[in-house]
Amino acid sequence: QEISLKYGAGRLGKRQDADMKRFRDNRLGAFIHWGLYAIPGGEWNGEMYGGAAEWLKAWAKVPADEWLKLMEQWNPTRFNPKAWAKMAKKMGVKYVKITTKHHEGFCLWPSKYTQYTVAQTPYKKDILGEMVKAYNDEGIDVHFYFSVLDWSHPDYRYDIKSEEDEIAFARFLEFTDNQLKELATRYPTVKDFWFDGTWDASIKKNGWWTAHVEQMLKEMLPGVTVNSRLRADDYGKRHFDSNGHLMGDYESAYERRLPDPVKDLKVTRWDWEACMTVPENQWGYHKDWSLSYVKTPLEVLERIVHAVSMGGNMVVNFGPQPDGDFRSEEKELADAVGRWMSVNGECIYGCDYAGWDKQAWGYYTRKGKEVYMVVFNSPYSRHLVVKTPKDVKITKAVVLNGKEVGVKETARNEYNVDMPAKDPGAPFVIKLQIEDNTNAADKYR
Ligand SMILES: C[C@@H]1N[C@@H](c2cn(-c3ccccc3)nn2)[C@H](O)[C@@H]1O
Repeated sequence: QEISLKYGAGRLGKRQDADMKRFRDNRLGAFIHWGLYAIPGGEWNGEMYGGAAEWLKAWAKVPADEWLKLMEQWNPTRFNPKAWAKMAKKMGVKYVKITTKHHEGFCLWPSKYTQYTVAQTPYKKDILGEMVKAYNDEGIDVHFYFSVLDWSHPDYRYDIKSEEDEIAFARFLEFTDNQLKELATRYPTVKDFWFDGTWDASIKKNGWWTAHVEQMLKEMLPGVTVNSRLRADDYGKRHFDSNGHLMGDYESAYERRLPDPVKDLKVTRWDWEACMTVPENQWGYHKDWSLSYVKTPLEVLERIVHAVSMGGNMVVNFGPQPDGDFRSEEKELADAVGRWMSVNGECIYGCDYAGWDKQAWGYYTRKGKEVYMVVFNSPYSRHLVVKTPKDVKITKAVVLNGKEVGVKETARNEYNVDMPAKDPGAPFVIKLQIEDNTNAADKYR
C-alpha cells in the first residue's frame, strides 16, 4: 500500500519523450571537473594529499576565504575550447557534463549572485559560455554539473537546528534558485542538470525545494533532464521516494562503481547514468597520479560497455590542468577510446540491455532486432557460447568491420559462435542477426 507524498516521484516508469530518448541514445559522455582546485592539484603548503583533489580544501582544512584567494591565480592561458570540443568529438562522446560550480563555490560563469566567479579573475571571460558554444558547435550536447553544497556561502547549513539556521538556509536556497535560473537563462541549449552535494540533512529536510527545482528547470527548459541525486521526498528519502519510485529522470548513484551484470539486473527497469574516474578517485586535476591505480584505456572501455549492456550511460571524467590543457594520459585515453568507437560505436550509441544471460567472453548490447556481442575475453575453446531466450534463433554473425563467422547450434537455444579466423588482438564486436519468434509462440498459446 503506497503512502501519499507531495514531493515524491513526479512520474512512474522511464520517460519516453524525444529529449529523454536523446539522453539515453547518447550513452557515452565525458565529465569535465575544472575549478580552483586544479591550481594546487592536491598539494597544499608543500604537502601532497592523496585524497580527491577537488576536496583538497577539506583535506588540508583550508578556510574558505584563504581557498578562494586562488582566484587571483586563475588564468588558463592555454584554454582552447575549440580544441577541447575536437578532442571530445574524436573520443566519440555525445555529451559533456561541465562543473559549473563545485563544492568550493567558484563559478565558471559570471554569476551576478556571488563574487566568486571567473569574472573576478585575471581570465575575466565567461569560460562556461565558451565551452557551451564550442561543444554545441561540434554537435555535442552540454550537461551542467551543479553542486548545491557551497563551501563559499555563509548561509549554507549542514543541518537545520535553530530558527537562525532556518532563516539562513532559506536565503541559501533562494541564492541557489537564482543561480540555477541564471544558468538556464544564459545557456538555453543545456540539456541536463546533474546535481551533487545534496546529501546533507539540511537538504533532506527540504525535499519540497528539490521538487521545486526539478519543476522550475523543466518549466524554463522543456525537455531538460534532471538526475535523481537532486531529489529528496517529504521524508528525506533520496533518489528513490518512500514508495520506492525513482525521482528525477535517471538514477545517478553509480559513481566509481557499476551494478553487477547478473545480480543487479533490476537497474534495467529504469534509466541510469554512471560516472567514473581514471585514477581510483580523482575528479579534479591532481599533480601526482602515481598515488593510485590509473585505469588503462581498455579498462575504461570495458566499463563503458558494461554500463550500456545494463541499459545505462557512462560518463568518463577529465580533470583539466590549471593552464587549460589536458594531461597526456587523458589525451591518450580520449584518442584510444575514440579509435575503438569509430569502428564499433554502433554497439554503444542507441543501444540498450539485450535481456540475454551474460557470458564470460563479455557483454551483449541490443538495438531493436540487432544484438551485439562485445568480446573482451577470448575463450581457449575458440567458441563463444551464446544462450538465446526461448523462441529466439541466431541466423547470422558478422564481425563489425570484418567477416562473417560460423554459428553452430549445440542444443536448444544454445550456440557456438566462432572466433574470427585472425585474432583481432583487441576487444571486438560480433553483430548477430536473430529470428525472434516469441510473439509467434504467443499466437499459438
Ligand atoms: C561526481 C563526484 N562527486 C563528488 C563527491 C562527493 N563525495 C562525497 C564524499 C563524502 C561524503 C559524501 C560525498 N565524494 N565525491 C566528487 O567531488 C565529484 O564531483
